[in-house]
Amino acid sequence: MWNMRHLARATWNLRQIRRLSAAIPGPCIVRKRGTDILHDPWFNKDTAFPLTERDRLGLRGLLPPRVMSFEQQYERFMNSYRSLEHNTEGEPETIVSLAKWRILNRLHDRNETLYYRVLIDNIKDFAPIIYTPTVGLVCQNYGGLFRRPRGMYFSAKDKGEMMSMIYNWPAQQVDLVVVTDGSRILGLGDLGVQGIGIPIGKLDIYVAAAGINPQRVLPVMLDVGTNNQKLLEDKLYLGLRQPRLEGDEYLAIVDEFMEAVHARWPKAVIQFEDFQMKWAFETLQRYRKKFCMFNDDIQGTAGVALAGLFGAVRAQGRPLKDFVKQKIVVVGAGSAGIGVLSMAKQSVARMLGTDPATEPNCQFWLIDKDGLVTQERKNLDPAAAPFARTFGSENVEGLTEGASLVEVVKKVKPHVLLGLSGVGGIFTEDVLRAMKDSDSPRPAVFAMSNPTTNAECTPGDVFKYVGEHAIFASGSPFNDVLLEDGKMGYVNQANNMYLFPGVGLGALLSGARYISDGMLQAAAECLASYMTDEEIKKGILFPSISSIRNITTRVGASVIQAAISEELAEGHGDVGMKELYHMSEREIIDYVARNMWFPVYSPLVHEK
Ligand SMILES: NC(=O)C1=CN([C@@H]2O[C@H](COP(=O)(O)OP(=O)(O)OC[C@H]3O[C@@H](n4cnc5c(N)ncnc54)[C@H](O)[C@@H]3O)[C@@H](O)[C@H]2O)C=CC1
Ligand SMILES: CC(=O)C(=O)O
Ligand SMILES: [Mg+2]
Repeated sequence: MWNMRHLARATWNLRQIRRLSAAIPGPCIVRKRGTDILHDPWFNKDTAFPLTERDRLGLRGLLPPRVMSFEQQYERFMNSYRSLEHNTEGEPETIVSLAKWRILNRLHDRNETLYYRVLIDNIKDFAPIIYTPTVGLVCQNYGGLFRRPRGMYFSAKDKGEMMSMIYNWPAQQVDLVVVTDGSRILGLGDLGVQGIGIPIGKLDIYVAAAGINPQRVLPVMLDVGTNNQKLLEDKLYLGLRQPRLEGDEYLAIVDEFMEAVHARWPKAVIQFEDFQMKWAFETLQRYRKKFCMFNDDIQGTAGVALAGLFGAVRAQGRPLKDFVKQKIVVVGAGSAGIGVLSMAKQSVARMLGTDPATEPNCQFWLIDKDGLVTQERKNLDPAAAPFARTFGSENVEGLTEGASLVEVVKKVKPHVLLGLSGVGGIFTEDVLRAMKDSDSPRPAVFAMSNPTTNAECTPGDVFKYVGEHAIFASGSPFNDVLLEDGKMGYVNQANNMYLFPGVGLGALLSGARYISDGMLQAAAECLASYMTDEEIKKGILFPSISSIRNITTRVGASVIQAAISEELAEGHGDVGMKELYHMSEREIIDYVARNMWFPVYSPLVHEK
């Protein structure tokens, strides 16, 4: 199970990854000259073009004469960023975050090499700006913030045209696509075309964490309309002002898009993101064996949560096999909540050597907006059905259909309370005080909903009402909490950003025919095994975001290993199937690290 564990973290650090992934930058072919290069963020080096290159590419005289180094440009940008922080001190949080997003976005639009370098080096500070929580705010204000397009938009009006439209994308090769239909953006609901910020943010994380070449990523918006009345009435809304397509009409659009991507880039990995529940499950079912795709909200979230749940067992000083005895209350019966329960159930079955389909549902309680979900529920959603309590109108704890959250927590005394409801603050003082009587010596509260305002509770409340021995994780970042005894209450970030980059990278580099449950399970176990017992004892269940490249290398390698052992790997680029199947664990890690892009300026060679 812990097959990657012996590769100690200390021996495989970011510096080594950089050394392998960026030894000597190879030349880069460019078919443009002069100002066209300066206006292309993929090639632009701004003031860092050496004089010889300025001559070769027709740039002489188009830039100030002084040639700056990459390091000087980096310092200049960081100085501007720090001044912005200084100058906006005391301003409302949303104003400051949007100003930070703007300055980063301008760099993204101008010079991708520099952008990704500052992002990689400062990922802990910048992830909350380009990803959750600020990306949510950006999507909500997208109409006003829009300056330049990024990614591709396929709308209901493009039916029948997508096979040719896909060739409008300028890159020859695409490795990773993140697609949304904007119907459930974080916990913010239907934001229509404005949801494009999510695929862009997720792909930024792919570049920073997994070293996917930014020239080979494609953010996609499938605009099938919106049911958000405010947007429909907004004359300046940038998407289709029509209600969402439903049923076969909807699926016809997604089918056509998937076929178009597959026709042009058959080996691209496609990540589905922030689709409303019914389409999240339906499309996963429909495409998962046909294309190399996965749904991040169902499967990526499940892997991260599972790693956290394993950590919560270890934090109690128990062996991992005791996971089968943990009582877990999941609040939110949507794509994320059901995804977590499905994977947790598979793990239990694996540990017990039983069939997940017949494994009884003894340790899980599922709550949605109508309370505890039981078999008594009218119109029980088929996705939730396997987790509905089965004991008729009464059960051992005396809980009935629709029981409230606080009642469930009081009677079940769960080891873990996990929120994926999208509803800010529903873990109230009463609920958290009830968690104090949990049967666990280290009660765990995971408030995983995004963005920050939608988190089910704050870490401060958890340490105050559950106790300082509690373990806390949230989907969006919070600061650690100063406890009464002067110690720090540790805040974990349980976000699928720890998993999806490694899943996508591993699937890509193995050339997997499809992404299996085994590959996802391997990713989750690898993440869980990353933490030492000492860290876990302190309540630290996930590594620091600063080591995300290192984590992703290992998660990616574990995904490749699983693809090989399930005979799903078909090879990638020059590395054929045979070569892949003969690699040792160590060689697989080297292979992953070697294939990670790292931002350095490459010599540009002009070709007509
Ligand atoms: N931390 C992470 O990595 C991730 C976090 N999420 C977050 O999880 C949340 C939910 O996502 P999805 O499952 O895709 O949404 P969804 O819309 O499919 O499901 C939401 C569920 O919450 C339930 N709910 C609503 N109000 C409730 C209430 N008052 N009490 C109990 N349950 C209630 C609904 O009945 C529904 O079952 C979002 O905020 C999203 O940002 C999602 C994926 C990953
Ligand atoms: C993190 C994520 O994927 C979500 O909140 O939807
Ligand atoms: Mg998501």
